[in-house]
This record gives sequence, structure tokens and C-alpha cells, in this order.
Amino acid sequence: MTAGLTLDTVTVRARGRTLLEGVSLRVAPGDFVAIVGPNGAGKTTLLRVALGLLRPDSGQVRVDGRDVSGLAPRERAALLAWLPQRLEAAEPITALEQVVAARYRFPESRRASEAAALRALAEVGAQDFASRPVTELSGGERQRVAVAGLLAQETPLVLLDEPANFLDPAQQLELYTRVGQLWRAGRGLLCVTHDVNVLTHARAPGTRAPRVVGLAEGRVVFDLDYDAPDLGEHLGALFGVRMHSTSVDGHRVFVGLPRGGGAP
Ligand SMILES: Nc1ncnc2c1ncn2[C@@H]1O[C@H](COP(=O)(O)OP(=O)(O)OP(=O)(O)O)[C@@H](O)[C@H]1O
Repeated sequence: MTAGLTLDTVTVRARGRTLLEGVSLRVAPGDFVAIVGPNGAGKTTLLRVALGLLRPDSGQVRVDGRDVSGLAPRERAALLAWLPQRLEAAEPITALEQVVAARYRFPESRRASEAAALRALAEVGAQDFASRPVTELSGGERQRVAVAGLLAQETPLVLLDEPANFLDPAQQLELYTRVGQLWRAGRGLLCVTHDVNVLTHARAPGTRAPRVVGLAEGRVVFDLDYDAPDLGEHLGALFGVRMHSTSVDGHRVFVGLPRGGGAP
């Protein structure tokens, strides 16, 4: 099967340092893969390499069976959408303009692009921002506009770098519920997050679990289902804490505690 995103023994070096070492990973349509790891583990580097923004020193990245570095910008935009970690808004374009820009690969009229962009803004409850300059929006509002851009791009693969950045708890819950809808609609999702607990919101009752991939010093150290009994143990080792797993209203949640402390 060639559809989806495949990283095959990818190694990236920069300034004499190894940022990724022999990373192999596959995100097929309908997969939800979360990447977790300490600061500086290489998570963003992994996304950049997957997007073809950074060339691996060795190994291969294939999207839909093709080397990502050989894709023309429009071809790549038809396959991969991404939400970067930092949302820079240098130009005072409106939220609508920004989401329209996410449609550039579609051979369609301006009117059709605007209609699709407005639908996407409405889906994330950001229709009221449509005519406001993005430079005047709060971090959370800007994040919702960026998510509308992801929806408007209509790609089979979506890459997210800490999408809950800047969002309050209610917005985080909503965002991950929406991410879950994209997942169940058959998109392949690769999502960097510092907080595994948000993944529980992406899940509908009775559906399968997201995969959680641990990255440490540029290497994959585990690849487990969110339901795996030993996930807490692996997360604890990854972050250097004691990770307690519990259940709240049927949602599995993890709580990091200092090592050597007593039972909670
Ligand atoms: N172009 C570069 N040249 C040299 N070092 C780099 C370059 N890009 C990233 N790094 C280093 O590679 C390491 C991994 O960076 P990366 O941004 O991928 O980490 P991360 O896991 O996303 O971290 P965070 O959780 O803090 O966002 C860091 O130590 C960073 O300083």
C-alpha cells in the first residue's frame, strides 16, 4: 500500500549534531499518530522532514508513494496540510484572506474559494473573525483561523505541531474533538503534542485508540496504542517522571508525579 506518509530510516544532521536518527514511521489514511517527547527531542524536525521542508541526510520520505522532495508545491498542497507551532502573522490580511490562501491549489473561482473558506471558518466557530486582520486576533483566535485553513485545504494527510497552543481548556477540547472528526472521516493525522491527555478528546466512544510514538534524542523509543497498559510506564521513562494512569468518566488520563514520591 502506497497511500499515506512513510518515513523510512530517516536521519537528519545539522551543525555536527544528529537531530533524527533512523526514524521509521508510517501514517496511513485513517491513522492518528501522536508524537510525544521532551523539548528538543526532534518532534518539529520530524514534521519538517515529513513536509519536505528539510531533506534527510539519509533515508526516505514518501507521500502517496512519491518522494516528498519531488512534489511540486501544488501537488504537495493537495496531499499535506500542516499547522506550524508558531503562527506568525506579519501581514494584516483578514482571516478570510488567510483561509482563502489555503485553497490556492484548487482550480476554482474567487467566489467558490471564499464560500469554502467561510464554511471552514464557521466550522471552527470563527466566522465572526472573517473580516478582521489576523494581526489583531488573540493567539487562540488566530489558532482557530489556522485550523479553518487546514479544513479548507481538504488534504488526505494533516500534520499538526502542538495545535492546542494558545487555546483555553474549552477550546482545546473542541479542537481535539474536531481533529477526531477528521480522523474518523479517513484523514491520516500526525500530531505533535506535549499533553497526551488531549488525545482522549479525539476519540469517540467505542472507536480505536490513537497511536502514541515516543521520541527521545531523535530516536523512536516506543510506538504504542493509547490504550496500551504499559504506556504510562513508557511516558514516565521518556519525561523522567512517574506517570500515573487513571480513568475519569471513561477517559484514560495520565498524571506526572515526581519520581520517588508516595502513592497519590
Ligand atoms: N537547523 C538547525 N540547526 C541546528 N540545530 C537545530 C536546527 N533545527 C533544530 N535544531 C536543534 O534540534 C533539536 C530538536 O529540535 P526540534 O525543534 O525538532 O525539537 P522539538 O522536539 O520540537 O522541541 P520542542 O518540544 O521544544 O518544540 C533542538 O536541540 C534544536 O535546537
